[in-house]
Amino acid sequence: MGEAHDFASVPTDVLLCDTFSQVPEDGNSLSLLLTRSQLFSQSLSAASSGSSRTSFQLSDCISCRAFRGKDPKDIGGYFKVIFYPLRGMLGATSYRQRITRTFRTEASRDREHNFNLAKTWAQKICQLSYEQGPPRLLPSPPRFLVLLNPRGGTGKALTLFETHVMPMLTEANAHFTLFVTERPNQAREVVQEQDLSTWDAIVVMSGDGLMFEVINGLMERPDWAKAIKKILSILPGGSGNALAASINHYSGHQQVTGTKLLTNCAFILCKGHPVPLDIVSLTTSSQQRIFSFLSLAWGFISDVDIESEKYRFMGYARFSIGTFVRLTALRTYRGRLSYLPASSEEKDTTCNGGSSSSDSKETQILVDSLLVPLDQPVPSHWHTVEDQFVLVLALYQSHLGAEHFTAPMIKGPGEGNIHLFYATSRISRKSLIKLFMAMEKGTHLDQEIPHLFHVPVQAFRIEPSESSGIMTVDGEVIDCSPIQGQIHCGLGNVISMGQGPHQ
Ligand SMILES: Nc1ncnc2c1ncn2[C@@H]1O[C@H](COP(=O)(O)OP(=O)(O)OP(=O)(O)O)[C@@H](O)[C@H]1O
Repeated sequence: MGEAHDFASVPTDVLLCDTFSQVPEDGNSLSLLLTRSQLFSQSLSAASSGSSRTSFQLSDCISCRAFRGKDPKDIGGYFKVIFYPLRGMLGATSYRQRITRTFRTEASRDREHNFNLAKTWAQKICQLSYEQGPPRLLPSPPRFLVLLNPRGGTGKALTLFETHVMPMLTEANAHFTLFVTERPNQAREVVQEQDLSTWDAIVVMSGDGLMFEVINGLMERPDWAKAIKKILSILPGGSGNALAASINHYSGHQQVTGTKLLTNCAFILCKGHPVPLDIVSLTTSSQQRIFSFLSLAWGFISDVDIESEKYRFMGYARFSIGTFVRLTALRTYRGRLSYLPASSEEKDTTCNGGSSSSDSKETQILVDSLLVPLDQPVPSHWHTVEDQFVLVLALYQSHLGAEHFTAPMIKGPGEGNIHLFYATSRISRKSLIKLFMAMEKGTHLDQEIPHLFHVPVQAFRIEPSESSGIMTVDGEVIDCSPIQGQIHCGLGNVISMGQGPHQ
């Protein structure tokens, strides 16, 4: 919580201390006290009890500015500070909520003196707020290109941007250009063609599909090795919102959905810093190269994702309906799954920004050092399972959707592992129900579900026996045919909180 600490805990590193009053309140005098990490206020009124003592964490502050009173006769100097502390009713889930405080000083009879005092406070609060946590590595003010899909989720992304995100970005003094997409693949073309140096970060307000376009657009550029380092950020405006839910989780927030998730993610955009993002490079039997930041699914999960499109108007509930429908008519898929375990000595040589092309020329492609061509057998030290599968899922972020905490072992977006989950046809419906119910809280792996397997891997290959099933990459449908992929640890950058910045 950002408020209501006891003054007994006031530290000794006081940087500023002055008398103000809070407006619009009763006008009683307050003692304001600023330390490196907190703003304290205490009423100076004799009648006040201990409960009037409050403190705010500067790590929760997104904006502070000084101003003069509107009335020229008003000699007061003012500053307004905006915080987004984590708040929640007793026992309820906490999430970021806006709190503003405006303070007035009349320390002198001179209007300019009072304004300058307020300005000193505002500047110091801004500076200290910026310095909280790891270095931001984004210039101040930052310049964002916001790509927004108005058709994502239930189609409210533009309204939500205007009501929930724009005010926060404006208050945080972030500069942004809003680009509303008009058709599929437009975001992909925009990031392929634009001079990326115009922006400090590309912000995607949509579901995972638009981020998929952006990452693939960046990788299709002749200068892909530099372009993929462009800082990315996600704001949930789709139905699944898996990356947004994962970033929310890595940033230390509780699992929330809807506008609560959006506010948390907008706060992360304002206050976070770039951290490494793993990218999985996939190659299909038709030699198509696909770049993925989230997942590859075959079987139950991709069936639910795509077949529930018709319930899109329901928002996230579409996945529960889709799961129920598919459970009643369970399908199985024959095929071969091969993988290189993460425990193997063999590692991706490109990890964390190492040389990723076959030579230093920009035109070279990203080399998948762990893979052999798809028409050749996998290396002998790989593991292979040939079976009838209900589901195969390769996941590299903690959440498969806003309420699907599928890989709780993942603590950050650039850990360098693919988490392979698969269930064979021997899994019962009861176990599948248990699996999907426990997944909401991420407790499914504690339950020893028979015929469900989890292996951390570096690379994998899936060879379906038939082409009739549905395969998805980051929620987007691809041909159901042999495919293989390997992780490129920390190839991209995404804004998050709670971890050290990308070196
Ligand atoms: N203006 C537009 N009209 C129609 N489709 C669009 C438009 N802009 C982008 N798209 C496409 O919409 C698809 C779905 O977008 P997105 O994945 O972002 O939302 P979603 O499917 O609701 O969310 P999630 O993937 O999280 O479930 C993407 O494949 C994208 O290419």
